[in-house]
Amino acid sequence: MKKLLVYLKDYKKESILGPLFKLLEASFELIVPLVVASMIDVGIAQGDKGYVGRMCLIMAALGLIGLVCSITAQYFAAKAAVGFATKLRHGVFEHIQKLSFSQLDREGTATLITRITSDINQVQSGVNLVLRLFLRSPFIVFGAMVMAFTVDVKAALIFVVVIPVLSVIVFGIMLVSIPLYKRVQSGLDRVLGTTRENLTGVRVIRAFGQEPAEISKFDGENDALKKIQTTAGRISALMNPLTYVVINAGLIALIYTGALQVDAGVLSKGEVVALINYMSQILVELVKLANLIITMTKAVACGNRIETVLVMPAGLKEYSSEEPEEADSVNIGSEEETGSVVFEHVGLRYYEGGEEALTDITFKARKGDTIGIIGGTGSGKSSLVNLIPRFYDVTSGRVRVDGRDVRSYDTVALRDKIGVVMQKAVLFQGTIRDNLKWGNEAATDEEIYEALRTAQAEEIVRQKKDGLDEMIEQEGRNLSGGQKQRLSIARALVRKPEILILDDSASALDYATDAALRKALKEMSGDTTVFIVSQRASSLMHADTIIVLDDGRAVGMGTHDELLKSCEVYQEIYYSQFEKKAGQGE
Ligand SMILES: Nc1ncnc2c1ncn2[C@@H]1O[C@H](COP(=O)(O)OP(=O)(O)OP(=O)(O)O)[C@@H](O)[C@H]1O
Repeated sequence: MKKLLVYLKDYKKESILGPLFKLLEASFELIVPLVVASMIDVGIAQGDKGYVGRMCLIMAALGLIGLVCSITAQYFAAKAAVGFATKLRHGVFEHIQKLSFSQLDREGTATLITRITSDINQVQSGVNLVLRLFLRSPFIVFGAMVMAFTVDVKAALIFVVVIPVLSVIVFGIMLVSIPLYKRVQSGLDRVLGTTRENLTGVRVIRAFGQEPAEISKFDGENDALKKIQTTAGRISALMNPLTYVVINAGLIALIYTGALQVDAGVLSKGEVVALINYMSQILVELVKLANLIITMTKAVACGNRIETVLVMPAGLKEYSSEEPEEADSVNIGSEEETGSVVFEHVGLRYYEGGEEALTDITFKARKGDTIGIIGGTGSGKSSLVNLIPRFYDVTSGRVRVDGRDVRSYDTVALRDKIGVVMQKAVLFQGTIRDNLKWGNEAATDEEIYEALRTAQAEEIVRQKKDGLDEMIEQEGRNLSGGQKQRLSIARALVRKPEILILDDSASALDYATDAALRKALKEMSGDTTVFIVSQRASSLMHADTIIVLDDGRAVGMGTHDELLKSCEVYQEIYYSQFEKKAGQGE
């Protein structure tokens, strides 16, 4: 929790004033039973209406001051809790931005969303309640007992018996229910996770008619949550009857002893009423204290889960500008050549001890080369290109860009050189211009249109009423798959990158548009080193070098003609598609 508490340090004043005002409120509350006692013993006993009236006014004044203190305390506690949660949310979000792709894969999107939303909300409630109650409740329990002793020692001895018995019941129930509440929290997480997955994939679920299966899966998790919540609720519900039995037994003993004391002339009737009031105050505060501890336990559990994200070392391992490890160098002529990419015996494993996704990949791409990467699904095509902008770190060998190991670059500087178009085109809410300027903040409309023309996307923008100012909805919902792909290609081109990576990014385009795109890229690419990942041989047959991947290994490397002669896997891919096309009459 230490890592979290630093976010409270800007709210020191509120964190001190909140509990102090609650303490003040509690002090006034402790005086009220004495005023009631005096009203009974003096005002009512002597039939002095004026005195009763004055006491009523004093009680009203005490109530009013208590209310003002309470509202002030709530204000400070809420300000501290909300401010703390806002800063924490910002801190966690900022930290998540720095995590590497491996860390993001390991944690999972749904988990991270839960950390930043419901977990932080839970911690916020915990902070709010702690600031309001952690001084007040023990103060009232202790203060009421002391006040009872000042009224009458003999009667107050009943408090000495009742309070421990009450405490055992309240805290015993709390001890049993805390693990149950933790299970409620995990159940809630599971329901949230399923809901999120379901909503994200709602189209696929409906397309495959999986609604009944999804509903029954959800019902299963929802029922499990209900069961555990009911058990926790039943145990918590024992709190009231048990505590009231004890408190009523205490009250009977108090009234009995009080009556004897009144008879003996040691106590007044008003003092007995004061003792009864103190007993009730103690009960109420003990129950509040138990709730506070339950909320705190939940908040600490959630806080620890948030902390696991915050303690993850930010981003990729830092290397100095010296290169991390030696690998056999591949001679590409001038090592400093801009836009050159070299893979030297590269191996990649996503998880320690897991299967290798890439094994011993060695090749060189000179500035301006077009490299095609082809292979079956899961053969490692995306894995290979993801190593160039250092989305993942190699597990063996090394990747060089412009003659330097990618691990020795500042990642921002490295990624500035590269334009990436991912397999799944992702656009963000905002205008088309906003989205395209991600590639280059300073790009002029002319440069944007030039990129759009090359990406075969100009017509998409021209058709829109507002042109570049047309709004794209969240996740690009108002665009087709092919339109999103072309706009994301344009976004990468606006950057005028030294290296352009197109990871299966023409898959949603028709053949004619794909061909036009390749032609435009060829005309543009003079200095740009282009990597085209595709399952279509036609998309990359004109590349300078084609790398054929099979199960993470490069089983062929060369031009289309060379591979057609020598590489069995390439022949298989090419002829299967060629025959298919011929069969379709294309
Ligand atoms: N983030 C990841 N975490 C763990 N394993 C992964 C990850 N990404 C890919 N893999 C695994 O690595 C292997 C290669 O995957 P990769 O996505 O590179 O293949 P691909 O050739 O691009 O496939 P496709 O054409 O289907 O996109 C697969 O076995 C895949 O399961």
